[in-house]
Amino acid sequence: MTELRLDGIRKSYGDVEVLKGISRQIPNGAFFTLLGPSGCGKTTLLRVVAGFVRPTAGSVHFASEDVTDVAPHRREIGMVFQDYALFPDKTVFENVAYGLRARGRPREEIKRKVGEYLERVGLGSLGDRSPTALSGGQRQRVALARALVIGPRVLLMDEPLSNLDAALRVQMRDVIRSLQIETRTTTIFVTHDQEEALAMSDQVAVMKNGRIDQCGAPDDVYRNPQTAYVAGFVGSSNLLPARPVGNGSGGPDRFDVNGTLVSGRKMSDAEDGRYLAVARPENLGIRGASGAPGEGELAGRIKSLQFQGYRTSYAVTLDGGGDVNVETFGELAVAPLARGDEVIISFNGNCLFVPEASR
Ligand SMILES: Nc1ncnc2c1ncn2[C@@H]1O[C@H](COP(=O)(O)OP(=O)(O)OP(=O)(O)O)[C@@H](O)[C@H]1O
Repeated sequence: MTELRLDGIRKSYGDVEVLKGISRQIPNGAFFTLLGPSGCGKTTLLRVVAGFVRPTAGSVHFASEDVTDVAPHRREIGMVFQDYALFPDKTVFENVAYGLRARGRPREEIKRKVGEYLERVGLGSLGDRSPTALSGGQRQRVALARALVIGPRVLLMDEPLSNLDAALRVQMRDVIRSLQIETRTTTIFVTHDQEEALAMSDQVAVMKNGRIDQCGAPDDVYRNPQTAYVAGFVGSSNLLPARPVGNGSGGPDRFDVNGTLVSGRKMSDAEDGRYLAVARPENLGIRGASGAPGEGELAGRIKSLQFQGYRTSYAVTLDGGGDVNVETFGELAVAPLARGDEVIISFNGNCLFVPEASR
């Protein structure tokens, strides 16, 4: 359990700067996720924390210790990789025992701890197996036990679920998170999967081109995206051009969206006056068209729909141009709407407005 501090981390390869000044404090025991598309610098930042990459500038602290110049094997970290990185010629038991043996721990302690951690990851009876005789999910459990058994100061995980099939990925989220909470290990988790990030983390840092664009608790990042980039990357969003029309007398911010007046919250000021309205599919209303659309409403036609029991997803082409996605749930999901129907979309007053340039 260690607080982790990154101060002004920069990394360049030749004249390409891939980390552009990252500062962040990660509290003791937190599950901190680096989320972003391929190439934004997540793995590089993780490798800086591990000590495999030396930053061009900045420092890394584990608690009060500056570890920037400390070799990886002296940082007391546990690592889990996408490809498991197990020793194929050692048994499951010996894989997990590796770090304890390297530290010269007594035989009895090794036996007890390895047994305990194999139980914790649900592999109590498989100690004698070869990792080559395990499924992907089981291998990743071994890797997790191996990383945690040494009681690392920090656990670093680089896309650990990417090689698993969809159902197993969801199941392994729980295995990892439960164990992380039990052991209260400060963790940095790298993923490009926003669902995974939202489901597992205490804090999510959304990265863009070597910078953290926004960082916060999952529900905060989801509900209050500060930029169009975050709104588009975390969850799905409809992004529509919006023109500010003032906020009356201190009421909600109001914007013109496709010719209708939509109220909501402006997240930050656009220097060039250009904005995008951000509307989550579940925040839009949809009903069969009867009469002209009123304030905060737009007319359109259902281009396609997918009924999924508890939820129905609609793609609607707006009369004024552009498509929006709308989702309805529960009883509403069974609304009698069909492909080709004319509909009215309503913004329900909970739109966000972000600068267009923050895409
Ligand atoms: N050793 C290296 N030499 C030169 N460029 C590198 C090196 N390592 C990484 N890069 C570059 O740095 C950028 C960030 O890479 P990084 O692997 O950190 O991204 P990422 O967000 O983890 O992406 P992915 O999800 O694809 O792994 C990329 O443009 C990559 O090509």
